[in-house]
Amino acid sequence: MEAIVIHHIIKQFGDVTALNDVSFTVNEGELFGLIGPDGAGKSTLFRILTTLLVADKGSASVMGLDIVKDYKTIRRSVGYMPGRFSLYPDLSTEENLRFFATIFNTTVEANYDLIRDIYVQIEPFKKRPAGKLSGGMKQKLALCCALIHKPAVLFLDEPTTGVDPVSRKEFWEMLQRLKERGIAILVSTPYMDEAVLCNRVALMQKGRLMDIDTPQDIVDRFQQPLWAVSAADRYALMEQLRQYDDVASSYAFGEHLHVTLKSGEAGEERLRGRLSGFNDLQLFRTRAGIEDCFMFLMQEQHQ
Ligand SMILES: Nc1ncnc2c1ncn2[C@@H]1O[C@H](COP(=O)(O)OP(=O)(O)OP(=O)(O)O)[C@@H](O)[C@H]1O
Repeated sequence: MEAIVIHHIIKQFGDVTALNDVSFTVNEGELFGLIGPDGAGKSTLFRILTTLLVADKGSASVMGLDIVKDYKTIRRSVGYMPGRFSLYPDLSTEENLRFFATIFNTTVEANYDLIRDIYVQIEPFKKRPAGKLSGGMKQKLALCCALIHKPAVLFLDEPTTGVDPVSRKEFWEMLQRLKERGIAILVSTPYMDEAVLCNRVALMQKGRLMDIDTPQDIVDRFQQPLWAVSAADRYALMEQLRQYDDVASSYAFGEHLHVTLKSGEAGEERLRGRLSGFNDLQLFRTRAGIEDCFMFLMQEQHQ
């Protein structure tokens, strides 16, 4: 059975279309990533799927339950970690966990098995108020709280935003282990490097899904030749590229700019000629990653 089925969901806020005809499915035991920048519509979709907000059009189900008709059962059987800090800052680590267990009519002891790996990392701070934990610790505690009633589906809205790189890595390792236990996970992130850790991803921009597939298949579909270009005067380089009409896309990527050309491979020599005024120019072919696919699709949609 599919864990989540989303069918043509539309949601408007006044003039803003937060979700524009969104459809996809998440399988049981799948780690599915919703990748997109701020304002893409990720949180709105989470709120609809966790029954906190009603869509204008379309339908969806979670574990076969309808998000409108069966909202009470869904609330009992899913785990949700909202984007912002969702814990009670004045309650200790331990008290937060007991509180969440109680509202789901269970006990920490009954389901400790599921959270053990994660909780042992924050247990030394069990007496500390949640508001005084580090960012990474808060996220681990929030994940424990979202898991304490053994949900079949987990909704994690930007769980690693603002968290240090080591904690981010640990957090994703935890998600991999939860997935292996059969829990379906829908997780949103603005970080492209996290996309590759998902079984499948949906690339989202301004309420629309631009692509859905495995990260590898998305990258493999990127057929355009891609160049990495850099020079000390990055601003002047960007300006030159912006004014060159053969440039199909150009965007900052680490210390380089990544560039595709309308004329493709044949345009490389003309591009070199065009940029010959930069005496420290570096220009070489490079391989696309998922971020390139996302940027390319974004620019394509924009045009
Ligand atoms: N309650 C609301 N009232 C008005 N506009 C809203 C409301 N909620 C969301 N929006 C708008 O809908 C769009 C999508 O917002 P949403 O929060 O779902 O995006 P997001 O991808 O989660 O980004 P972020 O990480 O910034 O929350 C944005 O333009 C946002 O301003």
